[in-house]
Amino acid sequence: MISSLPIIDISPFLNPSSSPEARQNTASAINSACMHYGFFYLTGHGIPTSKLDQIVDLARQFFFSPLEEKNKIKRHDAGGPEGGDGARGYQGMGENITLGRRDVQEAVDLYREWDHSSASTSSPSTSRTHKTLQGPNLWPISPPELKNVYLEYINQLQGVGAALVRAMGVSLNLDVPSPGADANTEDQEIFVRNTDRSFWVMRMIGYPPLSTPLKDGEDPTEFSCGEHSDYGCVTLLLADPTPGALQVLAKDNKTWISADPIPGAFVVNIGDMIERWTNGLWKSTRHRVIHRGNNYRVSVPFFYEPNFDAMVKPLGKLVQRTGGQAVHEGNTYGEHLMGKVFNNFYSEVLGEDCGKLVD
Ligand SMILES: O=C(O)CCC(=O)C(=O)O
Ligand SMILES: [Fe+2]
Repeated sequence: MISSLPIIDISPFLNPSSSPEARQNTASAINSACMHYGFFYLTGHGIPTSKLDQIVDLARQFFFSPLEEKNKIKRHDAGGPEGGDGARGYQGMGENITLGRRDVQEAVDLYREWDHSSASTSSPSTSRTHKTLQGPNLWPISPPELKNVYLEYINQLQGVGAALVRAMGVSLNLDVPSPGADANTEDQEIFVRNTDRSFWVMRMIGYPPLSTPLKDGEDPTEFSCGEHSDYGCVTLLLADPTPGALQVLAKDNKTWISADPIPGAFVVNIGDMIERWTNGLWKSTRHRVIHRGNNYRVSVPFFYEPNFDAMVKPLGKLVQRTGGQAVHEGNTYGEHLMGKVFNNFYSEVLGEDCGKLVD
């Protein structure tokens, strides 16, 4: 199936000598994609395809290593003697739950390292127990080059994320920035300032093919990743070439569009924080993964998120533009994220949806 998602070239927002027209074209394309799909392909990001292939390859090598090796970096509950923080590390096959069902996937989650210098939230770095999200990243030991290659990639992605949210500010027709603006100033740079210490998440996911046969005309009952929207700002998804796996819900709320990979391009989608900032003008689109091929699929989404302490509330201009009623009173991204983490802990008990800390 040919995907109908738009393709957007972000290079005018990465190249300082680009023309205002080129920037405006990109900004308009983003507005249209976010209004109609909430998803698009991103090109012109400057990260070589060979690097992208290497990222997927290294993740695959990790997932193909013995379980004993993978369990060396197993995610453990926060506050426990194993030294886990409830969020970072390896999540075994079937441990991730979305909409009360076990997803057929295994994964590794890496987050921005916790800033222990801030007095209110510090936990001594020498301590063996950690509060939620405050432990160190648990990096795969093998393949040995994975960590450094990923660290460089994460750096590059933060630049792409910043360019993308800058383009979004322009695309929403916010005010031109003026000197003296701060984190709460609602101008074109508001998303840039509130992601300049992005509490990003890098997730490597491995999907064996689903085994239950799909009956004609019936809804699927087994998922590689159940239906959800992403809870943060923008997601830059890199995936191996497997077709038909990632499906995006169209605005009619019933048609599923295949978001098949295009070599060298990211599949980008907006998350719940952008939906809130725009007061629902741009919706975070629901999506799911159903992988029925014969191969082991690998994807590596990078979630470019707001700063942990960023206040995320509907922008005044957008409230006006969408009928005058704010959809949310606002809270910090950290509060929102912690809600997701705790939801994940208790999801099996409560039977609630949660995903990988997704809703
Ligand atoms: O693997 C994919 O294609 C998408 C995964 C996803 O949607 C997620 O982890 O939030
Ligand atoms: Fe997602």
